[in-house]
Amino acid sequence: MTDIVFDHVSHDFGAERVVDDVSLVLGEHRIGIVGANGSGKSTLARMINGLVTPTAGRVSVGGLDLARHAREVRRTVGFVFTNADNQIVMPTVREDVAFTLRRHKLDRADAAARVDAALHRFGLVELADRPAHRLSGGQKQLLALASVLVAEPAVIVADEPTTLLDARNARLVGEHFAELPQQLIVVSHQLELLDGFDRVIVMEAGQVVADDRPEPALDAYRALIGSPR
Ligand SMILES: Nc1ncnc2c1ncn2[C@@H]1O[C@H](COP(=O)(O)OP(=O)(O)OP(=O)(O)O)[C@@H](O)[C@H]1O
Repeated sequence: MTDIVFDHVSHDFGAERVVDDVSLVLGEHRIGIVGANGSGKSTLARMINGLVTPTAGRVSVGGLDLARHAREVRRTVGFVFTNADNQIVMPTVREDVAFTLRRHKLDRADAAARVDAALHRFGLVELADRPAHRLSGGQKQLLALASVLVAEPAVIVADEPTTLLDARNARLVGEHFAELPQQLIVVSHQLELLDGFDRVIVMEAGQVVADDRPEPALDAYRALIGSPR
């Protein structure tokens, strides 16, 4: 696994401090990040591939400081956006999945086989030639996952990847996550998605308030937001 290091990291949007002096070393295989709306989870996740730059402190991935090596880091970190529209770049579903592989120097047959496997895995085969922008919200979310995972990045950061999925597709994504050999960092309000994870971080007002195995961490989170088990 790759060590992702946050060293006294803060981030301000204007006068608002949304990440407040966070220090973490993320080296486990599967890590969940939970917290109330606005607690800073997405901002923290986005710092892992330089989409957001810290106002103070440093973030590094595999020893590479994001402030100097964002481009190299992005080659190893795949980021799945909450809003899939942010990452759809090609006209059709198949082309969009294939686009991620453009820099991988695969021959055409290998690339096509990888794209077909990703379409199949996320239930997108029938939609392969449809305009990507006209998919439903949940279908776009599946496309966003397929488009990132097809490249098999060493680290996958997924920001609420299942919010729009029906129960069957959410389970499918959960099962796929459980089988992935790569390091996975998932921000989610769907706590069952984090079953079997190695570690869960709970954020509150920009700070890490619990950091533990999933069961105790999620108990602490439920207590924090006043939610029954
Ligand atoms: N681009 C931005 N400009 C200004 N403020 C922002 C921006 N992005 C986020 N914020 C603010 O930063 C705070 C933290 O936002 P963030 O998206 O990190 O929270 P979150 O924990 O992921 O929330 P949610 O669970 O609702 O997705 C919020 O108060 C939000 O309004």
